[in-house]
Amino acid sequence: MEYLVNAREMKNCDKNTIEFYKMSSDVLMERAALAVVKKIRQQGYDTTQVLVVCGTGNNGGDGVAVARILYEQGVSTRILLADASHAYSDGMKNQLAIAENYGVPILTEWEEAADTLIVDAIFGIGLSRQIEGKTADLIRKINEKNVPVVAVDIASGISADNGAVLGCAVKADMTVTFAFKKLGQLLYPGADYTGKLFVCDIGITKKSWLEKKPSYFALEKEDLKNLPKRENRSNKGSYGKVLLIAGSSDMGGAAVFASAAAYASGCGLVKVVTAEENRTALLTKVPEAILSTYAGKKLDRNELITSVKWADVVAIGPGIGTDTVAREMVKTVLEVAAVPIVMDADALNILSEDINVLLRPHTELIVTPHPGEMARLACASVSYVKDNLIAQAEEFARAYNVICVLKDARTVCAIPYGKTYLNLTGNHGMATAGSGDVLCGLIAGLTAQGIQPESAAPLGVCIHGLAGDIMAKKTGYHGLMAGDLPAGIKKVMKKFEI
Ligand SMILES: NC(=O)C1=CN([C@@H]2O[C@H](COP(=O)(O)OP(=O)(O)OC[C@H]3O[C@@H](n4cnc5c(N)ncnc54)[C@H](O)[C@@H]3O)[C@@H](O)[C@H]2O)[C@H](O)CC1
Ligand SMILES: [K+]
Repeated sequence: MEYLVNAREMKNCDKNTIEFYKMSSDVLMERAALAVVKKIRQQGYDTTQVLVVCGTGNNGGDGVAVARILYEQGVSTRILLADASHAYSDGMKNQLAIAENYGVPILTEWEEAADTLIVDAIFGIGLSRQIEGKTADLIRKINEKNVPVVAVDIASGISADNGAVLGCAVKADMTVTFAFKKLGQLLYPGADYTGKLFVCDIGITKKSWLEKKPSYFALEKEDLKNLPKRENRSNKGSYGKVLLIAGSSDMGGAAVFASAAAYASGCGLVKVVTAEENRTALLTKVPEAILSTYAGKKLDRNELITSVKWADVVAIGPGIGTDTVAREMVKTVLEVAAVPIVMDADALNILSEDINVLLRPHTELIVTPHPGEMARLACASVSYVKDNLIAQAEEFARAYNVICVLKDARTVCAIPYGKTYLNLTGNHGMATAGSGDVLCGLIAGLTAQGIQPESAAPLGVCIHGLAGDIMAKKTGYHGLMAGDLPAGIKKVMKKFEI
């Protein structure tokens, strides 16, 4: 698993590396600068004439070192001091003295010139407030020049914690960050200012955490090797039983997408409770689905309870609507289920009308809201939720002891008082009707096969995104539809199964 950090955690790792391991800050700075220069060369940027714009702190110090290294390699390089009035950090002072000794040209005012590359070393993880005045003007000038920009550590103006733009921000073509990806480079809008993101080892390693533990993670390819194992001597019952309550008279596709996804994940049996009209659609598209008594106008409560007790996991919500039958089903499942529940879509809208039901003891629950559903569940505004995905997911997870999968361009998966995952797979082509139904069925299918809910949720989100990435290569982003995703899931499972 890849560690992701906020500014405070990164500063702590910096500090431990310097104070505990006695690695000098100047060495780290030199290695950071060498890493930036190496990546500039590797990526083939035109270094005919380079302008390095430096702030007053150690990010600026990195930049001055980059300029001096390029200058000594024979590159026409100039340093522009973004704000010559402030006191410089020690690292910046040391690098400036070295650069002056080598004769690197240093400017204090912007000048129009035929630069072919700009290096942004104005602010790093030390950015702490809105950018205003001269520095804001300078950032606007950088963005207005039609010249590639390489950001040192993080695009200046982006909050490392949540990707917010603090007044204004440099639009980077590439970011060379050190040690660990910053949350703000992955969340939006920060991700839009980051460009191609490369993580470079400059000597700040996982050991720099000392006794502290990371809070934020992204799954990597080796984490996908933890797929459910399959034995020769097995039968369909060995791979889990999903009870899927989905689909109503006017939302038929949900049951098809969710059950197809559950089967594609490798689970053994999917019993579907759905509205009468969907039977034909479902049986043609997913003939393997077992159709239980449909929850039409009359709810056969005993039949539903029997099915809940049959299941290894219950998935409820996609397309069930919010009529009295749907409410009855949500209430019954929450009362009766002793197995994990995956709750999505309309089930969440029903839940939001009496959220306190989750304050009573309940079985393991994975909720998979999009920002609108999260806003209703948390009585917050959608814009607040979208701007605070991590905080909101963690807060809800802890308040109600649920695993919260908050779906957005960057899906966050918060385990109550445990890890928080940011998903780095998927694409905007997946922003299409039914994509959430597929995720619900996929997570249920993985859980039914014995993967613990707190692992099945982030794993399902990761596989869902990979499936979308694989299928978008065939269909294009515009053409990608939810119905394409189960085939993508099969390809992902095939690729990583042992
Ligand atoms: N610590 C190390 O050994 C290493 C650090 N690396 C690089 O250092 C930066 C972090 O440097 P820091 O000095 O903490 O802060 P910044 O350079 O990011 O910020 C400069 C300075 O700016 C002031 N400031 C904050 N917000 C504003 C604002 N809106 N307007 C004006 N001024 C502002 C604040 O006082 C800051 O101190 C890190 O990103 C790395 O690039 C090395 O790479 C590794 C070793
Ligand atoms: K920067």
